[in-house]
Amino acid sequence: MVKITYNLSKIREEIDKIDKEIVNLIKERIKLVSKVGEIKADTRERIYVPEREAEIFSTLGKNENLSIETIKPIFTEIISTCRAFEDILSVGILNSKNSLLALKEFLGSQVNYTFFSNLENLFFNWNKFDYILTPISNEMIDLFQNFSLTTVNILTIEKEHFFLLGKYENSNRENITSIFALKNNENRYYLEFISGHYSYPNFNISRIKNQNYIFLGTFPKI
Ligand SMILES: O=C(O)C(=O)C[C@]1(C(=O)O)C=C[C@@H](O)C=C1
Repeated sequence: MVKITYNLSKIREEIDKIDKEIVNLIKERIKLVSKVGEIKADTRERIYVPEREAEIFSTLGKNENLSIETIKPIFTEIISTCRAFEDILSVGILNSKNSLLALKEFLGSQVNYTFFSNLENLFFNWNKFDYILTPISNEMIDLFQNFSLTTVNILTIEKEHFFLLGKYENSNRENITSIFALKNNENRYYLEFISGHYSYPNFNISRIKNQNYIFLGTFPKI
């Protein structure tokens, strides 16, 4: 019988070497992102650019062996770490497990958050934060219409849509999708996603089945 002996400590040495290289590359990345931060401080541009992050995930996700589902959480954290050298973003969120999960999925771990126990308080305090994060509901859309906020990103956890709302519009790029809320017969809102460019308020609303619609903003499509 052939006995396969493989040297565990040898492999671990190789792993240590690779980890060191990864850390050195992250340090290099941090230096570059810090420079971006300096430029943005001069031009007063927004720190969080979700459409740029979506572009990064999508480019890296085209890799042959690692899917976007594998790449995205790793790079969400790498970008979060780098972004913190520009500024740590502050977000108001509802006190719920899925809101916290959504926050980490949007922005990674390097973020300051404050819990609110109800939607109304969250919205009334929006200007204390860079962003607020809220699940969709009739109440949320009613509140949304009373504040000059826009949807900067959206994601779905266990069939629930979560919105990251802020004062910035995402820039009008190819991979941007517009979101509208429409009321159905039971008076509940549902969402319409329209890919490509948008030109609100000149958007051709007859395309949306002649119903009352509420423009919620745009979000980047990966
Ligand atoms: O490209 C930028 O605008 C950056 O600030 C850099 C960077 C990144 O780490 O790649 C960080 C934050 C932004 O949300 C997008 C990308």
